[in-house]
Amino acid sequence: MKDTPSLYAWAGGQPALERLTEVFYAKVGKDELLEPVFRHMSPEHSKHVAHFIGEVLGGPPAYTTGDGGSHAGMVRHHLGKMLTEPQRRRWINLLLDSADEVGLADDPEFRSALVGYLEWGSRLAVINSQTSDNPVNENEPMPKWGWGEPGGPYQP
Ligand code: HEM
Repeated sequence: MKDTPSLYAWAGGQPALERLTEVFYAKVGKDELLEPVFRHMSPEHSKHVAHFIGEVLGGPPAYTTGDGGSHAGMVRHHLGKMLTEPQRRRWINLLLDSADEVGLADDPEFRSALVGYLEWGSRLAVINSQTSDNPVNENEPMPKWGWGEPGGPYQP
């Protein structure tokens, strides 16, 4: 495909991702497995996560520049939280329910890339939550995620 859009652009940019995390954290707040985990999150949490995901998906550096965050900084938020696989799976389920609810792009290519990233990131979050030593160096760049094997969005 000529001029392949980033996953970020295909998703609808920052407004679409912020809407996604807004709806997602509303569900988290009512979920018996996840509510205790996120009870003390900051009012900015939802927006920061949207910024982080947007940056990973090829958007502007809203997390690293705008929020003063970093890859190591994001990982730090998970250290010592002792997250479990059932919590991770619920997190994924609620995020994908939210993606459908807000009408996020649902073509096979986009969803395959999105799920690939979320599986990768959420499994790392669980692993990192079992330790208090940050495995990510302060200077390490943000992860980047692309279209993978399909190479671009659905073309009818
Ligand atoms: C792709 C997967 C994930 C991404 C991109 C991600 C991203 C983030 C980011 C950016 C923050 C910091 C927010 C801020 O600056 O305010 C954060 C914090 C946090 N995340 Fe994740 N996360 C992921 C997976 C998970 C999973 C699977 C869980 C739990 C099941 C989880 C639990 C938490 C908790 C408990 C915090 C700290 C909340 C607080 O401040 O009290 N994360 N995450």
